[in-house]
Amino acid sequence: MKKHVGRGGGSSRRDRATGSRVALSIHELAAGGAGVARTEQGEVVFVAGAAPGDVVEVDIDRAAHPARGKLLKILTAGPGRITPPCTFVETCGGCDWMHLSPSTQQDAHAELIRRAISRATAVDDLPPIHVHPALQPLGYRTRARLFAKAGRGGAPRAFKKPPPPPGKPPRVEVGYRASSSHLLASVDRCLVLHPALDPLLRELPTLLAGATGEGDVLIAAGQGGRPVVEILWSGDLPPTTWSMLDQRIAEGTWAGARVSLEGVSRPASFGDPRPVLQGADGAPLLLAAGGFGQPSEEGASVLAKRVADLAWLDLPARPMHVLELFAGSGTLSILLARGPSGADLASFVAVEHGAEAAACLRENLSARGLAGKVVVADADATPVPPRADVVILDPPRAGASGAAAAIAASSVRAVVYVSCNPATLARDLVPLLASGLVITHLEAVELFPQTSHIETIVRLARHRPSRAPALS
Ligand SMILES: C[S@@+](CC[C@H](N)C(=O)[O-])C[C@H]1O[C@@H](n2cnc3c(N)ncnc32)[C@H](O)[C@@H]1O
Repeated sequence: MKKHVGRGGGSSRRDRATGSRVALSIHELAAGGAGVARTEQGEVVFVAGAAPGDVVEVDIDRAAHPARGKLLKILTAGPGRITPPCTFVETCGGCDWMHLSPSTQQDAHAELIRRAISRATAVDDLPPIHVHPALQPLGYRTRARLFAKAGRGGAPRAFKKPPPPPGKPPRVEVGYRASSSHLLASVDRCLVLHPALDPLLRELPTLLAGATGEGDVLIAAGQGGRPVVEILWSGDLPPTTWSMLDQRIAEGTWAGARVSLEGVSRPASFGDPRPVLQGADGAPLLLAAGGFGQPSEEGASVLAKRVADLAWLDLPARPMHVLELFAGSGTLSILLARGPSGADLASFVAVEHGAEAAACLRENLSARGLAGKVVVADADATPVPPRADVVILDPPRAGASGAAAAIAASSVRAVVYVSCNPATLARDLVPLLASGLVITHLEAVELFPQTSHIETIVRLARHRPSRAPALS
């Protein structure tokens, strides 16, 4: 449906200028999170902040492709719309689906995955997608990337503060990158941050007061659940920042910190700056400082357990050779290297290009007495050994077209592909399916609740699937 909103129901003045105010019905959600509507003329309009079933008044920007509708008013709320619990939701770019109920988020995630895969592969009888819900939809983030900026400028209007009185060090605003921009949306509370990390939003402006420039600040849970802070700064930091870092570590309130200044080759390290989660096996899992980590401890655990369950389906009678690509610090490896219960592995090889992550992975395996070879190499250019039985891969958002080609050319019995980007996953599935592998299981883990992001697990095999193990 479409209805012009404006005097007399006709085109408003904006129609003839930069945009047009219209009422549109939202019929689905697109990858990237926006609601999708169609005008009477059939023009597709993306509306950020919309929910399926909403009727919204928008201001259309036709310079963008597809056209973008700025949400002005919700005329009728769709059935899955809820009131977001966070007051920063409209300016902060972090939680683009906080206005959707958990079940609406899950349904939309499953639909985005199904659509991406069936479009790319032309397979229309995909297995049903089981979505593992988040047990903690708020307070789940055990790591986050913040943005900090000194002095004036950059903050969206609502967050601009008056200039500091003369003699006071310039304030540093801390928050997230604002939605659809690189501006700073300063926040002093974040409902999705783990309670152990949320206080940092109020401490970091003090830590950085007097700095010039801007930078990213990565925060995570470290040893003993205490925060670790990684500052990547372009500009100058005042002496008080360094002394406060020393103090935080000495008094034991933070487990560690690391500061990388632009133009300075070596970072300054305080305490142990490596994040630590509880691994899926219940033991501590050490992560590379500044390296990759899953956003939540609980989600990482669900993911690792499910990946291992799927890797061990339809076991051969002999010990297996297992290859893990894009292994990171070992979130999945600590279960994979263990092998299926009661059965030894013939070999476990994990490939990761980050030296610090690979070092953590070795440490994580050896702390558990697990054998495995960790190779520092390009996983997207790693040949799959002829003897490999199962390949598990978890590439970054760009996907793994090289690895997919190598797997397609191999004779592996099964593949478990973990992806945070349905589009590149779908692209990489094309050669895998063409090589004779079939999708036996399709699952999603709500690793990023309140956002349009989703983690997908696909298992492929060369033979008919056995019954799936019970989902917990
Ligand atoms: C999505 S993360 C997954 C890591 C691990 N599975 C986990 O859950 O923590 C992808 C990992 O691949 C690594 N990586 C990215 N490109 C790579 C490449 N070309 N070769 C090897 N590793 C790569 C990154 O450093 C990162 O650790």
